[in-house]
Amino acid sequence: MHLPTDFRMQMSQLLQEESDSFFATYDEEPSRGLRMNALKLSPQDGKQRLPFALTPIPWADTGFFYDHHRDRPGKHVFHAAGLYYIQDPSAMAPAEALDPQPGERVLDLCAAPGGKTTQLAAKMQGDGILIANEISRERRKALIENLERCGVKNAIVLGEDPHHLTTRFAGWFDRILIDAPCSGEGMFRKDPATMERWSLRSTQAAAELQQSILEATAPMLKTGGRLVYSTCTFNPSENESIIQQFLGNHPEFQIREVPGSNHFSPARPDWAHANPSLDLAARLWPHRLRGEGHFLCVLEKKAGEEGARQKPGKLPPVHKEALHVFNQFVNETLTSSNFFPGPYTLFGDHLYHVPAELPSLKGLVVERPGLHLGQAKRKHFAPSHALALALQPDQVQRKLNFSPEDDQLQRYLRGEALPCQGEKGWTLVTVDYFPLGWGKVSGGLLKNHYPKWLRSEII
Ligand SMILES: C[S@@+](CC[C@H](N)C(=O)[O-])C[C@H]1O[C@@H](n2cnc3c(N)ncnc32)[C@H](O)[C@@H]1O
Repeated sequence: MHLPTDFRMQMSQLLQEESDSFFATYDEEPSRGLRMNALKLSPQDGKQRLPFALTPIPWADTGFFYDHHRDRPGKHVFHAAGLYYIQDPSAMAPAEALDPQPGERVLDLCAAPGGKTTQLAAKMQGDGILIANEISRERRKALIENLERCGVKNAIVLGEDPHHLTTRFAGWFDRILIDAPCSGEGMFRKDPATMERWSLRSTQAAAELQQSILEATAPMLKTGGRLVYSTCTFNPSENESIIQQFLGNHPEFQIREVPGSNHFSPARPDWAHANPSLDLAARLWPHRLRGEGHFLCVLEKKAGEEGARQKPGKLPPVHKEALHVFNQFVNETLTSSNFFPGPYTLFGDHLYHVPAELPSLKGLVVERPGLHLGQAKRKHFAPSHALALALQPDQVQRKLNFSPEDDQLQRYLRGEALPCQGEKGWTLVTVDYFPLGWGKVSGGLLKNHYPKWLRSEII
């Protein structure tokens, strides 16, 4: 692999005698990882069910290495059912270190395409509020698709500059992840396009942006809360220097040991003329573990301004007709009316289930105010794909189940209608009893409601 000359010089100077083994990794293939989605199944269950050769990733309790010469998990129907997320093994470390708990308020500030958001959501088990923010409109599409596929129910997707969130969410979050935009040096091997964009100037620009993002974020963490800062670059100016400068400006923050740090290498404060205690942060090196290059640092807020508590925001009222068609759908399709008790909100004619106690989102770019339930049309309700994937099979009155090898299933995934003698109405199509999408039975036929934009995904 032809590395940029300045990058090669920089890494040789930093790593010295270790640089040969570091550069040798560019002639090797990256390790591949997938993370079992604990919203759908346990790692043990997944290891038994998935037809792939899997070995555990030591630093991620739901992560596994797979052999991409043997298996193509991204093409399997279980991927479409959200049973796992394909993710670089090193990229699993920051969410492990943040370790959010059910019931907490969590912010993923730079979220797309959602690898870490879906990991945080799995740890929260659908309980609490997860705000996934992504400034790029284009990248938010992938984020939403991944949240839906993984069956995440408690996420709100915003599209804001972090500075617009600071006052609104002052002292509000228990945990915050800043997986910062960076020069991407740790990804050259896996994604050579990153290399084309790299220059010494791009690392400086990234460092300025990271500093400003971190400053905007600090007030949003509550006292006693945890913040994880991570990048996928080796450059000390985007890693140790950022933390050093931040801690200089914020004595209320303290650096903490990275949980599971025995799997990683200590950070290098000496490369940034920084306080030696910064070696509590961690570096993940491709020549020392099976994964790409990453940096992560755990910070805790000891004291400081709590910020004014925001009252739960008032949502625009949902008109009676919309609630009527939704309730009708619930009565006809689900096994209880208690699964989605509200509150609700409408965007146009799209109905969302919103986490209670959400501060007002007025004036913010809101891409998803909660779980998309579906479209409230004049006379009926059309359930969303997000709802199908967020349900458990025992929560619906009618389902049509297939084994992964069934030809009928391939036809469903291609968008074809299927013969079906089942009862009339909305029917959840499942693979091995994991939801895949909707169909609607009428006159001996299942009309296909698998989303058009997903139909080409599976061979
Ligand atoms: C490293 S990526 C995030 C990857 C993501 N956390 C994951 O695990 O899938 C960094 C993200 O920061 C976003 N970003 C770029 N500029 C930003 C800014 N000024 N403020 C916040 N985020 C920004 C990028 O669009 C990008 O999606």
